[in-house]
Amino acid sequence: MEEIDHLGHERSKIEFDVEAMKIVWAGSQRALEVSDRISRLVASDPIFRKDDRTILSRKELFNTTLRKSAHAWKRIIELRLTEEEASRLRFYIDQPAFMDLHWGMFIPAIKGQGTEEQQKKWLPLAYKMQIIGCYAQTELGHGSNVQGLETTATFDPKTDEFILHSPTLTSSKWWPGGLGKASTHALIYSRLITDGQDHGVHGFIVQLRSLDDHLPLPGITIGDIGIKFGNGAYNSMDNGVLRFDHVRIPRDQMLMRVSQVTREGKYLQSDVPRQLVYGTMVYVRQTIVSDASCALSRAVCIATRYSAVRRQFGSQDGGPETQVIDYKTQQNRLFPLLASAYAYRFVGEWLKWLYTDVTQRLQANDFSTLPEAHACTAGLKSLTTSATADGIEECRKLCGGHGYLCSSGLPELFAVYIPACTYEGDNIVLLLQVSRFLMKTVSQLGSGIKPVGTTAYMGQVEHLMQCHCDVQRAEDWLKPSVILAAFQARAARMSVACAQNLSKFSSQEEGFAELSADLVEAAVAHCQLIVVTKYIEKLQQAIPGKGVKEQLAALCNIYALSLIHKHQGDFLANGCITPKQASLVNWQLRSLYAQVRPNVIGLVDAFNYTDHYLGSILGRYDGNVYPKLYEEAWKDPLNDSVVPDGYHEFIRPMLKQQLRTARL
Ligand SMILES: CCCCCCCC/C=C\CCCCCCCCCCCCCCCC(=O)SCCNC(=O)CCNC(=O)[C@H](O)C(C)(C)COP(=O)(O)OP(=O)(O)OC[C@H]1O[C@@H](n2cnc3c(N)ncnc32)[C@H](O)[C@@H]1OP(=O)(O)O
Ligand SMILES: Cc1cc2nc3c(=O)[nH]c(=O)nc-3n(C[C@H](O)[C@H](O)[C@H](O)COP(=O)(O)OP(=O)(O)OC[C@H]3O[C@@H](n4cnc5c(N)ncnc54)[C@H](O)[C@@H]3O)c2cc1C
Repeated sequence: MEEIDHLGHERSKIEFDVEAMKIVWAGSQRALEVSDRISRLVASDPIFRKDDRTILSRKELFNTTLRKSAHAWKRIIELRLTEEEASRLRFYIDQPAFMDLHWGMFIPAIKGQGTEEQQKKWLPLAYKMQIIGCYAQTELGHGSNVQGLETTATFDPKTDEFILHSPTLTSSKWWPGGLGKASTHALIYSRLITDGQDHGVHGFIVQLRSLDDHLPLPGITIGDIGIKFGNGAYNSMDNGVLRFDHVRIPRDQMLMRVSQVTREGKYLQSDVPRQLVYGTMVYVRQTIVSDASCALSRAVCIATRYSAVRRQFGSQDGGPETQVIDYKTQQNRLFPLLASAYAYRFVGEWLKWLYTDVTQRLQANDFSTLPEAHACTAGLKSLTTSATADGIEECRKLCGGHGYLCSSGLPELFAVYIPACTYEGDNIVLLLQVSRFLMKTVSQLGSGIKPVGTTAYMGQVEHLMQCHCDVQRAEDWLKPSVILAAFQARAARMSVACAQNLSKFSSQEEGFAELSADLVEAAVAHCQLIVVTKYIEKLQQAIPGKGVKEQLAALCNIYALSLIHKHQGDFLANGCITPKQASLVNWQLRSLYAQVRPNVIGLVDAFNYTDHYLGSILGRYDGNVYPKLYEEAWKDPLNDSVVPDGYHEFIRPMLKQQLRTARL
């Protein structure tokens, strides 16, 4: 049967080169080719099916994780996939698994914090998956406050070993992914004690389970922490609990790049800053920013395609009703999310570059850019994950009632995504780290230390404190220099106001505690400025393809102007813009929405997502929504029988009883 493209009419209106935009989204022609090939490979392999995930029991679901992981690993070896291809494979399989923590945290932690000798010993085993590792930092009683961890690693000079112990219930490791059932090893973050002295938190490689029969080793109590939010979603992951009862490990299993314990039990600190113990978190936070663009773009793709298919009201003379995407309210909710997906893509690319740069510097013992890398990764992780979590929920609402069906793909996407606001650092706790960095920067102004990198704009603080926006007509808001000046002035004024208010307190700590809500807002303003700046810088590069740059520029303006509109209180209160200029933002936004409207299907097609990856009837490429929704309903296990299983036990007696009562 011929397949009908229900979105064909939309696609015929597109004014730019979608294939060229696919390359921009993927990052390069080669990246697009790899993504395309691997996504099709996954979609065509029945082991990677995921349409039944929300109706599987927890055990069945976890079993699919094991099966998919083993199959993925087999394919990686058979096809000799490169690291990039394997990582795309993981992405398109789209199921949280212990492998994520093994490759995403265990291995990077050994690379970042292990000595050369330790890397030589452990990395080959990990690369060949002869051991499975996880990252066990968080405890029942402490997650955000890493310095508050209670697990101890006490050096015993008699045997040249550390004794790992969980002294209290609250010291039980709690949450680590992969710990519950799959991992054989873990990176345990625990307090190092030598000769009765506590040296704070350090990382240790600890074997948890036998490599022969997978049973826990003596002194180790271990299990899964239980079912989590939503059907399917993150329940494919075995987040675990772990307790140690005086478990001994050799001394050389403490990661010793940052500090060492000698055979005699002497604690030595190297020149490397102690914050490097937190290095794996910086790495993962950076990857989470790119992941945010993927999750948001996926939700936006579903909501955009469905909004073009769905019609409500407005029929003239019996003609078709209005496509809901043509309602200005729908555009006002949806298009800024589309713009954000692109914005996070580009800031994610930049952050990857920043991370690579800081890593190269660290290898050469240059630690100068570490504070900025920490502030950027922490702040952008927080900004993008919060906006993405909210954005996915908005996309569900944009799809009306059908968005609430699991077959829309949105409930599971929301459930699997939202912990990103918490893991790898609670978003508020991370923004407070950014504000500390900003307050330090402000306090150093005038001391001769020139702010650099993402805080370079603070170097013109005197100008930024008093400059006035010169927008007179709505089109003036399209000038990148005008947008940047407004965002810089807002960020600088908010930070300086916080710094001035902090100085009124007798201690910095007291001021920080009291003003933390304002400090968080200043951090958000700074992070939004980074995203806007990096998007504008992206547009300064050569971008080939008919109309591609124009569409990206329109989205950049939508991203920036919708933020000015949303946070106009900040911009107005600080005098960065006038009420008249704020209203011109709205005029310009409406005109930008009209400009991108014919192109939105092309802009989401450019993500190049397969229907398998999207996992959504509402977001199908062909827009054939209604017949497929109807078909899908009959697949529900409740529809296996016409009369439900409990009929004779519960419904029939009730009905009969009512009959008897009626007769009485
Ligand atoms: C089924 C399919 C399978 C398919 C398989 C296919 C095969 C696979 C092949 C390939 C696949 C590849 C897959 C890869 C996938 C990767 C995905 C990864 C997914 C990960 C999922 C995430 C899981 C979540 C994991 C976690 O959550 S781990 C735990 C995280 N915990 C936290 O984040 C805790 C947050 N708290 C903190 O970080 C700190 O406590 C604090 C808040 C920063 C405070 O710390 P502290 O008290 O010590 O500091 P302060 O006193 O505030 O500051 C002291 C100074 O230190 C500076 N500082 C702080 N932190 C840092 C840092 N990180 N770096 C640098 N500097 C830092 C701070 O600024 C202060 O500086 P100063 O100058 O002011 O002194
Ligand atoms: C799905 C998932 C997977 C995870 N995987 C891992 C893993 O693999 N390995 C691992 O080690 N951990 C893992 N974690 C744990 C995760 O890193 C922690 O949950 C996270 O760091 C937050 O810490 P918390 O739970 O202690 O939150 P809390 O710190 O208890 O936060 C509770 C509330 O207090 C607020 N709060 C806390 N401190 C402050 C402050 N100073 N100022 C203002 N407000 C504050 C927070 O904003 C939040 O609203 C995972 C968690 C989840 C949900």
